[in-house]
Amino acid sequence: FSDREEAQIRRLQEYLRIPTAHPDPDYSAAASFLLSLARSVGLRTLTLEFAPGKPLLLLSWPGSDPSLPSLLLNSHLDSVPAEPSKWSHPPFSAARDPATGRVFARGAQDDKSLAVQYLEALRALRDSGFAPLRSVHVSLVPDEEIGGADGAARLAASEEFRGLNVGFVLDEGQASPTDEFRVFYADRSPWRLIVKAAGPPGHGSRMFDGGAVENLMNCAEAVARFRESQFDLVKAGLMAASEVISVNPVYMKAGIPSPTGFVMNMQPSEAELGFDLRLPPTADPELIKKRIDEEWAPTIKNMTYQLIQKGPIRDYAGRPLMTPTNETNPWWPVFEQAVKSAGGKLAKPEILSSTTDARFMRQMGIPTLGFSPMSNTPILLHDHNEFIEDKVFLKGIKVYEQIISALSSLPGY
Ligand SMILES: CSCC[C@H](NC=O)C(=O)O
Ligand SMILES: [Zn+2]
Ligand SMILES: [Zn+2]
Repeated sequence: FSDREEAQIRRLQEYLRIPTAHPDPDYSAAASFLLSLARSVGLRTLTLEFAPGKPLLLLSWPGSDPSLPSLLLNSHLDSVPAEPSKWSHPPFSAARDPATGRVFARGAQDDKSLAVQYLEALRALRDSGFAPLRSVHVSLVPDEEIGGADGAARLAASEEFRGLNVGFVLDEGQASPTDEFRVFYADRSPWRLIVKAAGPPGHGSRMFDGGAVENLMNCAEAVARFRESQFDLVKAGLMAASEVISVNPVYMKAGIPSPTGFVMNMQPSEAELGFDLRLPPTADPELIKKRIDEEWAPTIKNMTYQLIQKGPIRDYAGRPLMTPTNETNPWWPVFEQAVKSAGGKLAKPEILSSTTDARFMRQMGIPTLGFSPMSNTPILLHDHNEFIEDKVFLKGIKVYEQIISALSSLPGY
């Protein structure tokens, strides 16, 4: 690698070493690192704080025609936790394996590499004398991993955001194990379902109907049948995993605690089960609600439930949150061509299985694509031993140089 490339890798490592994992991400260290990087690139900087202790950075390179809708590149500052004892290298060491070039860190793929790639691509463009027609903005936001309520949700609803006049957003995607880059035109909407069952308590030896745990187990079985019906569509190759409704049990709570564990000879009067539920953008929420009422948590069986929808499922005009990947979206062909010009191949656009901040931008009616330029890379977000290879990271910078120069040069329409 050249000296310039080695310096870019060092800057990535430096950012990855900042402990940004929940529940206590060091936002102030992340923000000061990125602000100084942005200043070294010559970008205008603005720090917003919609919630105390949660900075949100807006970095800008004004275009020659700032009246045209702008390009926004988004990346989140936070990371999910890691279990250090299960990693080959400490998760905030950003150790680079000399044999493979892999840089190991929590956040290496999700999504701290993006922030550095955006800024290095902008640096390269500035150094080359490029001048954008449209303004280019970078947003670096807190709290994506915990739902974005104090981050991207607040940003999208803000006066400052309106002032940016954003026409198109790029946000995080996912690594690709093949040589094609992946691109995402929608996320699934995340819901939480908490089912509570109540029933008569009794001696552990008694046989009776309608106990809380029994009712809750019936709920678990009903959900499992629905889950199987969805998973079968995936296994049969009829649908992608992200195109069906997923529902997975994530916690169970029942029993009467005792100093040694649980009381074993009492049947409890309450029991609770939590599910992670994800709906593709075209799913009908009413059908799921009906299913919960009638099959999963019927009132007549002493069950109650809470369904918590985390974020929007329709845009301001009531349309599903999907970004067109055809000629009706003038940014799409330019994006597609730019990836090609950088020597990259693009897989067929997909729905993302999980959920990102992109939904808040799509809610505003702004076309938004999920894209993390990592090909030939195993998908390790939220996994142990998350890594990005040095040459994959560097290639991503080149890809963004093409994308940013092409999109920011898109003439008015
Ligand atoms: C409930 S919104 C949380 C968003 C989160 N994003 C990344 O993993 C997710 O669970 O998909
Ligand atoms: Zn992410
Ligand atoms: Zn994540």
